[in-house]
Amino acid sequence: MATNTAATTAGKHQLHTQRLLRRTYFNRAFAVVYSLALLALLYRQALSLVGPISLASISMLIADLVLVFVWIASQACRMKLISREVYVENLHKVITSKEDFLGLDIFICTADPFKEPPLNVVNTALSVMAYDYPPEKLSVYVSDDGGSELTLFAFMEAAKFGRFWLPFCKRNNVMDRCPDAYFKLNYSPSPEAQTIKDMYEKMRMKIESVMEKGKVTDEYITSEEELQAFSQWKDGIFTRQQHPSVIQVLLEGSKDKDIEGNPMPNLVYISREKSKASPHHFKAGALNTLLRVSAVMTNAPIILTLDCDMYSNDPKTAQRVLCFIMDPPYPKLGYIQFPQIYHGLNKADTYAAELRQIFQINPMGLDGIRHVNYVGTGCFFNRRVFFGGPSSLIPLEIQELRPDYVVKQPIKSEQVMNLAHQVAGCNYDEDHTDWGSKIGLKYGSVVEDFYTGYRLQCEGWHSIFYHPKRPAFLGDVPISLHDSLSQNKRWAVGLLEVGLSKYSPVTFGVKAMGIFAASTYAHYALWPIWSIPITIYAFIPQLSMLNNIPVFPKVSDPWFFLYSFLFLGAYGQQLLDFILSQSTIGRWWSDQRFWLLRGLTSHLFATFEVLTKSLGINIATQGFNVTSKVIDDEQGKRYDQGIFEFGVASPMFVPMSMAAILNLVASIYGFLVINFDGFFAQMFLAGFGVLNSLPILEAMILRSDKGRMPTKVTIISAFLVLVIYGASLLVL
Ligand SMILES: O=c1ccn([C@@H]2O[C@H](COP(=O)(O)OP(=O)(O)O[C@H]3O[C@H](CO)[C@@H](O)[C@H](O)[C@H]3O)[C@@H](O)[C@H]2O)c(=O)[nH]1
Ligand SMILES: [Mn+2]
Repeated sequence: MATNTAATTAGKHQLHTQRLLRRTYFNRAFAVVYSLALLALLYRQALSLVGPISLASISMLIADLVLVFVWIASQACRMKLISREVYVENLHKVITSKEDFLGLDIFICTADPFKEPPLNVVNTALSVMAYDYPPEKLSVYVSDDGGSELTLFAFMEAAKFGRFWLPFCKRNNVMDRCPDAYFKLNYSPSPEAQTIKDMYEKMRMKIESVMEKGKVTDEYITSEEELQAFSQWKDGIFTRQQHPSVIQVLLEGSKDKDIEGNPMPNLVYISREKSKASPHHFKAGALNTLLRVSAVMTNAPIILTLDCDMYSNDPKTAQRVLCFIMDPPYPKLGYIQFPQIYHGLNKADTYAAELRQIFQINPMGLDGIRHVNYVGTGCFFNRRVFFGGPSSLIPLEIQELRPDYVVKQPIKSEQVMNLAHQVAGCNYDEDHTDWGSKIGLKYGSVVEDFYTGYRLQCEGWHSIFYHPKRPAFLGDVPISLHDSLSQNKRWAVGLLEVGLSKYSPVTFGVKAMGIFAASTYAHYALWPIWSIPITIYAFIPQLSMLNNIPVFPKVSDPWFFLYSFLFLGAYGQQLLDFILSQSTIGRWWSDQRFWLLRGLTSHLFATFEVLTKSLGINIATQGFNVTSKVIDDEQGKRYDQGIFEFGVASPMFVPMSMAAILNLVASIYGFLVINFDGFFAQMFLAGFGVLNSLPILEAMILRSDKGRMPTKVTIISAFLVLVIYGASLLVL
């Protein structure tokens, strides 16, 4: 990725360092002790197979086997945690002139103007257009899968505002270069800042009023070029699912200047061609279109992929990335992943949306083994990775798409524009079948990020994780339970699609990347199978207790100690991870609660959906349903107070509510009737279940606001609890 000379110069000036975290040693020692305990558990379970077998004991055995499997598979993430630092102040010693900066193409995806307000999308774009990076080397490509003139309008306005915003940020060394974040958080009202703010407000009002009208009316169109652009949205012909490709170059670096006369970065709006007859492969398809269009226009060697809801929070990020690229720690460095970090989380992170373990803690361990997974946004790629393994460049029919092709024509030239339209066509992928399989982002899973990263690693590319102190990017999270669970379900379906495909990490992955690295990918791809032990643990011990059947050792039995250790050990290690990564006990508690809730909702439904599909039964699947980023005021208020938002009568709420009711009944029964010695573990489990279910019980019984549990769900759940209790009398 780096030129040879630059790499040698970099040798003299340290650009980055890495350090092994001390907790690695603790993790290793703990893994040894915990494995021994798991062996003991398996031994005890084997012994129990000799005696009489019941449905309860078989279920508990299955639950424990799954838990043992996921525990083993997750260990590779914990064995070598590293953290990295960069010395961006040394970069100028290696890159001495503007020309030496590598080109950077930034891809931003948006898919629906009503779920992803265009004002937010342009904020994201402005935040990266204003990077401290030579604008001549910077291009921003926006993919609009919503095919919306509203989004294009917002970008036209942003291009105009950007001419003021970029020099303002650079001259005043503003840190928050996302205008919305700047004016909300940080803004020191100098007269200059006030003028810029007024301009921003004007732009906001224009964009919002166009949004309200639902179309761009003549009064907003100021030039012939704009008129021509919007004329592409002809009534009736142009729909979201069926339309020709639209490519608008809104800023052309070599011609357009900011108000101080400096060049602007390129800004290109693209809505790829859509047809109901050809699959569009969701975000992976969008990114592949951007890969091709950008190749034709600028073909920068570095690519940053960003979701429209994730803005830049640090103007030096691209330079920090260069520190790695100019002096790569490994020769086959394919990408540099930044963590997904969110703004607007409430204090306890009610829906555990932060996913600290997955986005911040595990990646340090994956970095230790060079196999960080790609999480869809905040990731800088070497363009070359999309065209085959490190030593096998896949031939392309169109020379202009090759990663080493040097663009000679200006962006707006007829030749470039024609080719750009051609490669943004909806049949392009199908006619050139390597796209999505060997070239570009991979098709076949709705978690195109996880799948693509995994396949790149199988091809031999390595990756690193970089978590700077000031977050490089900040994103949005869903703030209602249903949105959060739907998002989780989509991920779970996508992960299982990978886990059960012919490229499964369990089979293909082990061969391609070795068992150690493959186990981490298997652990993620099979993440939803957590629903099996969680569902069993939420129902079977409780139903057994109601039938006076013990399923765990007595308190006086030495095996009891083993169960306590396994439970406390796993929980304790998780808590320690949270504390050591500067989180809070409140967030840890939410995280463990949500872990359980996912098992009873999104993961359970996803497992069911994927399994029935693989058996050939096709129930309606949703594909990639985009998460809504629009916040309803009342909902927002409840979220800030940490109150769960149910509201809609989702089928996913049923198993969760059933577990809440059953655990409550079992706790009361246990408390009143049962002998302590024999049933302590079951009583404890039911009590723990109730503690975790408090927000659900409260929403069913005490609340009257709009976010309460719909009565229908409560009634169905209570009825089903009666049914399974009745069944338990017969089968347990
Ligand atoms: O057909 C589609 C669907 C989605 N998107 C874009 O994909 C991004 C992510 O969508 P979002 O609804 O925000 O999903 P999340 O679940 O928040 O996204 C996470 O999970 C996705 C995989 O499911 C990854 O692609 C994302 O990078 C990752 O942040 C957004 O910018 C969308 O505009 C498209 O461009 N085309
Ligand atoms: Mn998102």
